[in-house]
Amino acid sequence: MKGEITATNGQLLGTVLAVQANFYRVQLDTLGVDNELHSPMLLCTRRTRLKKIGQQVMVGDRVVVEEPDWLGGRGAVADVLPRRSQLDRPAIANVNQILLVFAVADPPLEPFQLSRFLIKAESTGLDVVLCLNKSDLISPQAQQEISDRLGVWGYQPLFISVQQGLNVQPIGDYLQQKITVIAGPSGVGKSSLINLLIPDANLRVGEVSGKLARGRHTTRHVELFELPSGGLLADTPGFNQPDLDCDPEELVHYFPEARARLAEGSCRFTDCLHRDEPDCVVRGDWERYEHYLEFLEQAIARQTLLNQQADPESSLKLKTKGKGENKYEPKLETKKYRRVSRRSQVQSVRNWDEESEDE
Ligand SMILES: Nc1nc2c(ncn2[C@@H]2O[C@H](COP(=O)(O)OP(=O)(O)OP(=O)(O)O)[C@@H](O)[C@H]2O)c(=O)[nH]1
Ligand SMILES: [Zn+2]
Repeated sequence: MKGEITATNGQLLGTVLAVQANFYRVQLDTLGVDNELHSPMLLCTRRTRLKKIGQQVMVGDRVVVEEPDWLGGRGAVADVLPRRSQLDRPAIANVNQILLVFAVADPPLEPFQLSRFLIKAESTGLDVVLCLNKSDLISPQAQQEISDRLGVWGYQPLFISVQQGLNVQPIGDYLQQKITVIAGPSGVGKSSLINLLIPDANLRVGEVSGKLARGRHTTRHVELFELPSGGLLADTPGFNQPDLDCDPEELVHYFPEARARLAEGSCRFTDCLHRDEPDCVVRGDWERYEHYLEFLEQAIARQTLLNQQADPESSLKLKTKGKGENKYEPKLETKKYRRVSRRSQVQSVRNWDEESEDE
């Protein structure tokens, strides 16, 4: 990226922006201030040595390029620098943050759906920037109410209107010199925002053709777009309903408001799932506690399923695992949670469908 030194020990360094068949589109680091506007792009192969040692090259990877053919625009990836982070879906290395885009209206802002995306984003361990588009559709007062509510959740949303160009500049600032993945449900204005930030990206907005091209039946194509102000941005096509694949014990840490409670005190049991255990500091009347319980049921159902698949003979595996855990298995059957369980089942089936189609 800009400002970095191109040659370390005489090596050419660059960032992989896209992978096409067996080729890697590598943007070389800029040579200096004067050359900043035209960082060279080379289509590279992967050195046999890397293939032999099984070294994959991912979008977002920082790589050493050898044998540049400047006229032909070709080169070879000779080495991959250690990754700072690695996302699986989308498969991108060295992502710094997730830009979560929702709309305040049209489609309406649904708290549960927002929670789901937030938790998915938090589970990556990356920074999360929440941006609420279409602010032109609601009053300043309604905006304030949303802001207050999400403030209690632990987030300071940035209200924008892509259509009216409101507050888009601060987003550009957030993205500078970083690799950002943009995510959010369908129709909130992600393509519109990307088009505004990167006029060259040319994503089709709200068109059937655009939807088809980015739809779930096409192969996932991951690509990093270069922002004029520096920084790289990736879209996440077909990321409408992220599946939560975290362990039940991890889940609580993806709620900032629960993290705050755990920072101030601790539960009696170290393996507390914060449901109905005695002396629990997490359980209480905070808005998203209901969401927590529902996601917890899903996470437990998923774990049970995984355990059964791993060991079909023993469906009691979870029960016999540990002292604290043998409590939550029968709880799945209680009336209180049954309604939630059934809904979770539907959702996990739906996610399953999406997953198999995506692959
Ligand atoms: N009122 C209003 N409408 C907007 C704004 N930004 C985008 N839209 C409209 O919202 C619709 C959806 O925008 P897209 O950019 O296609 O949304 P998307 O998030 O990319 O949707 P998918 O391609 O389905 O993921 C389009 O009709 C846009 O014109 C905004 O700030 N205000
Ligand atoms: Zn607890």
